[in-house]
Amino acid sequence: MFKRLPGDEARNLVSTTPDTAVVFRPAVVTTPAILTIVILIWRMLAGLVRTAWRHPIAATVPVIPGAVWYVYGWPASASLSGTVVLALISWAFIDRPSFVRLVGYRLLAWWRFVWIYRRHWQPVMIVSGLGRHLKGRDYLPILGKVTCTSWADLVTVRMLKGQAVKDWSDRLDHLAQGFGARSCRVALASSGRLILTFPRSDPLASPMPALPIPQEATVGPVEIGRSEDGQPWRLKVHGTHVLVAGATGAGKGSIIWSVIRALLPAVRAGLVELWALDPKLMELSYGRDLFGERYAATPEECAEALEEAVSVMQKRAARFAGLQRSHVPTVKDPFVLVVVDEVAFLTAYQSDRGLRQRISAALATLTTQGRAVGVGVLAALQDPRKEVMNIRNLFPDKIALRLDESEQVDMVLGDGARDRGALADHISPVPELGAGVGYVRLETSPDPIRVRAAYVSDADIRAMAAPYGEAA
Ligand SMILES: Nc1ncnc2c1ncn2[C@@H]1O[C@H](COP(=O)(O)OP(=O)(O)OP(=O)(O)O)[C@@H](O)[C@H]1O
Repeated sequence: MFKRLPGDEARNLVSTTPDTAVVFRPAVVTTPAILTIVILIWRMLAGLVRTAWRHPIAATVPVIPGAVWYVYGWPASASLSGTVVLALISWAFIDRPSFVRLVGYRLLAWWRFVWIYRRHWQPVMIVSGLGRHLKGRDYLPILGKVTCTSWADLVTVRMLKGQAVKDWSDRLDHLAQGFGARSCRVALASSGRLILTFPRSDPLASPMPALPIPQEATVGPVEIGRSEDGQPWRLKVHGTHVLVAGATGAGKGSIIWSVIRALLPAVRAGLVELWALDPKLMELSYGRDLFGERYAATPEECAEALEEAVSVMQKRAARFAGLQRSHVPTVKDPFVLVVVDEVAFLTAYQSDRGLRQRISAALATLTTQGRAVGVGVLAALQDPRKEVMNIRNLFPDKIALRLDESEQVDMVLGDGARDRGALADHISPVPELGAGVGYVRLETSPDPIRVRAAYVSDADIRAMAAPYGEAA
């Protein structure tokens, strides 16, 4: 590889290209030791200042006892440290939530910043391809603040110039594995800045029993389960349309029944009318008494019910024209929620072409014009392909429960949802672990939220419907 020159040692020569005639002798400049020491001291000082700036509280913790020791001696320093530790322990016992919020999560965030993220940052970035090692230098995205919440670490990152969010969303698995998390999600915080979410625990791991029926008559947003951050999951049903997609056994029924349960007081008060379309004759037939006359099962009945809903909608629109632009539920003009279980039975698997067209036209009319006049659609389906449900984009809010294929996630939640962490195809098919778990993408936010619906059992449904059966 090296050209041997007369009188020269080949090991001292460097050739840039094998077999080239161009060779050169590397110039070796010896750095004076003092310069190396000055650079090292400078880097250490800069590191200390940076740490003190980023973590002022953590930096004062060793400084204050050290200063007291220096001025008053070690007994004073030890008793000060002991008093502080005792005070913190008492605080943790007396008011745990405030201690955890103000001290616990901050300490945890600092620890995880140092031990997990900073320690592994360079190798994970280089191996995953998000950082570059060029000409002996590392070009790495900058690790920013780490914040701990009850269930996850939120890591702020400044991307390298020229990187895109897609570069990160393509490497979610690398990031999760690299930092020892179960999964990772990415969201754009501001230009060039990302927030990576690494869950530490899963508040949705165990099923939730049906929520208590609310005291107040309300049309929503109705509480139907829990979100990943442990907060109640409230779903807007009035003023929108909701599409729920999930494979068989994914728990679509738990969303439908949780919504109905939360609306019951408003139904009793006459502010909400529930219209049920149950072409599978399974899910909604359980609580049939709740719907009274507004229950349809055969395709003909379903087509008629939908056309009637369209007519209610059009009459209202004619009355409201020029007077009001949004609907306020009243006994005269209640919110009409058309609940359709397995909508594909009506739109795709229906052999009668005429009926299919009538149903599709009515559904499209309701979903395009209904929400302003208080007519909403809550539809569930198993197969989200366009051939099966060509009006899925007319539903502003969508929920993806467990799906069979990864491509189906974007079909339901819209482009890029899976890249942003909506791994609906990874939800467990074991009912205890995965039924009712899903991702929601609301009209107002591109970031999917992981949620779990409460499970409304058959006994709960019977108890909900019983008073209506007796009254009939
Ligand atoms: N939210 C939930 N939490 C825990 N388990 C649930 C939940 N929802 C449903 N399950 C369990 O999963 C099973 C299947 O649920 P469900 O019938 O609602 O699914 P589905 O999506 O409606 O299925 P299909 O499309 O076949 O009707 C239920 O029998 C129940 O045991």
